[in-house]
Amino acid sequence: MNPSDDSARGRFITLEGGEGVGKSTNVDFVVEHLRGRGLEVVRTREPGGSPRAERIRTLLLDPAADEPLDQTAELLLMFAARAQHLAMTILPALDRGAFVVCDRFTDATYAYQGAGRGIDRGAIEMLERLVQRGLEPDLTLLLDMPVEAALARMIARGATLDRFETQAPAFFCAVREGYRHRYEAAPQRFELIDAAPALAQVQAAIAAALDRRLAQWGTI
Ligand SMILES: Nc1ncnc2c1ncn2[C@@H]1O[C@H](COP(=O)(O)OP(=O)(O)O)[C@@H](O)[C@H]1O
Ligand SMILES: Cc1cn([C@H]2C[C@H](O)[C@@H](COP(=O)(O)OP(=O)(O)O)O2)c(=O)[nH]c1=O
Repeated sequence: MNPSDDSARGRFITLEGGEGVGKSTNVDFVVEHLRGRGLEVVRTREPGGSPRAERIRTLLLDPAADEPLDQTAELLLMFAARAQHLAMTILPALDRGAFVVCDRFTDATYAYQGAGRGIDRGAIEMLERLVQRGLEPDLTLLLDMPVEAALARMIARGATLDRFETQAPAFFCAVREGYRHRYEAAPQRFELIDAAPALAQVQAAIAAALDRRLAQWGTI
């Protein structure tokens, strides 16, 4: 959470990974773990996280067949939602010293719009600078596992599929690679979590990673 890092500000934690890796399940676990350490935690998600940003989410995920969504429009809507989310939810929470736990953030844009759709990284970097003005997560938990097993979990979950979830498996392989590149470019910001084992084992790894970071930050 730079550049105006100071000890009175909260910490910004994001969860990332492809479809079906267990993000939604584990966001709850992260929030409860931090609350158990006595911290004030705001749970949020992208795209979305404020009333107007949630309306942009609906536009983005709607699989309606009446008109395809242009991929540049998709990118700009992601960042429009993010600007609103930052202004209304994330920055006020960090300013009052709360922890923010967010289900997806800009790494998802590099993975889905960049690696998945093939949009030039420079365009994403430009929008990231404009919208975030130097702010980035203090910690990103990247849940990683083979695409086929993750998609099988997603299908077993049984909910109706949104506009992203109906992409071909090759798209999700590109997304996974995109995330791996993000990790390799800045490994110190990430905790890479093997999401394939049973949930209890994944959550033990997440708890250990969180406590390690809390100790580094002097929070516990
Ligand atoms: N480690 C795990 N082992 C087995 N099933 C899991 C595990 N983690 C999550 N699941 C199940 O897989 C499905 C997808 O998880 P979910 O949290 O919705 O993933 P995501 O939000 O990443 O798409 C859910 O039915 C969930 O209960
Ligand atoms: C934040 C973000 C999400 N997305 C996509 C990924 C997801 O398929 C979709 C909705 O996110 P999410 O609700 O996390 O999906 P799920 O819980 O099913 O994994 O939005 C992007 O393509 N770019 C982005 O920048």
